[in-house]
Amino acid sequence: MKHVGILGGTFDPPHIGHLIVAEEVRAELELDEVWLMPSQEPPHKHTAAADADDRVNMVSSAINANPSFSVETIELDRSGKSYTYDTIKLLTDKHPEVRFYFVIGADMVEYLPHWKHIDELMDMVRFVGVKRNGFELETTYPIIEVDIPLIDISSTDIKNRLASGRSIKYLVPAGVETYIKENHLYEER
Ligand SMILES: Nc1ncnc2c1ncn2[C@@H]1O[C@H](COP(=O)(O)OP(=O)(O)OP(=O)(O)O)[C@@H](O)[C@H]1O
Ligand SMILES: O=C(O)c1ccc[n+]([C@@H]2O[C@H](COP(=O)([O-])O)[C@@H](O)[C@H]2O)c1
Repeated sequence: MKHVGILGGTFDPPHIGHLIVAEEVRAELELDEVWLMPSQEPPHKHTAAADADDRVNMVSSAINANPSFSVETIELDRSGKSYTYDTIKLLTDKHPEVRFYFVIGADMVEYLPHWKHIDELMDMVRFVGVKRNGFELETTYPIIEVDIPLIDISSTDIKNRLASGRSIKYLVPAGVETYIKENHLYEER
């Protein structure tokens, strides 16, 4: 059986926090692969500023040096909010040989009680939680906790920096920074 982590997200834009989370979980749980999975529409927050193609291109650029990482675009095949319950059903049907681990930051751990069909989803996939500044990792749900360095970086912060002309160097991979500049993304807030 193959063990695969999924880091679902808006990736608007991807940043080094995403990469460190993915790599720490891969190493700690000895996963074969981690798939970064951009959502069509995030279930609980406003629509992404960048369109799906740009977010996929940025994620592809961010992971290009890591053979254990890939981009999973299954959520872009359907419109509307990207509920994880619907996605995991599709992925487990498509890949019966894979055991999936759904990786989330502590902000999403706090939000777990509001996820669609969360009790059924808990039986379908193992959840892995990592700490995040300002949020509690504590939950009554049976998640696997992986200890990572606290990384105080968010896509919101990156967008705020860009809109006010501040540097994002080293907060995102160099290729993502170049992509954002060349495509004039996030110039207004
Ligand atoms: N710095 C971080 N530390 C831990 N987890 C993170 C970090 N950044 C993102 N994540 C987790 O990665 C997943 C995808 O995050 P997402 O693409 O929405 O980026 P974000 O930085 O959380 O965006 P936003 O600023 O809109 O909250 C979520 O589960 C989130 O909790
Ligand atoms: O299915 C849900 O109800 C649900 C609610 C909140 C978040 N999620 C998923 O959690 C992942 C991280 O969400 P976000 O908003 O931080 O990008 C992403 O894959 C979302 O689809 C899923």
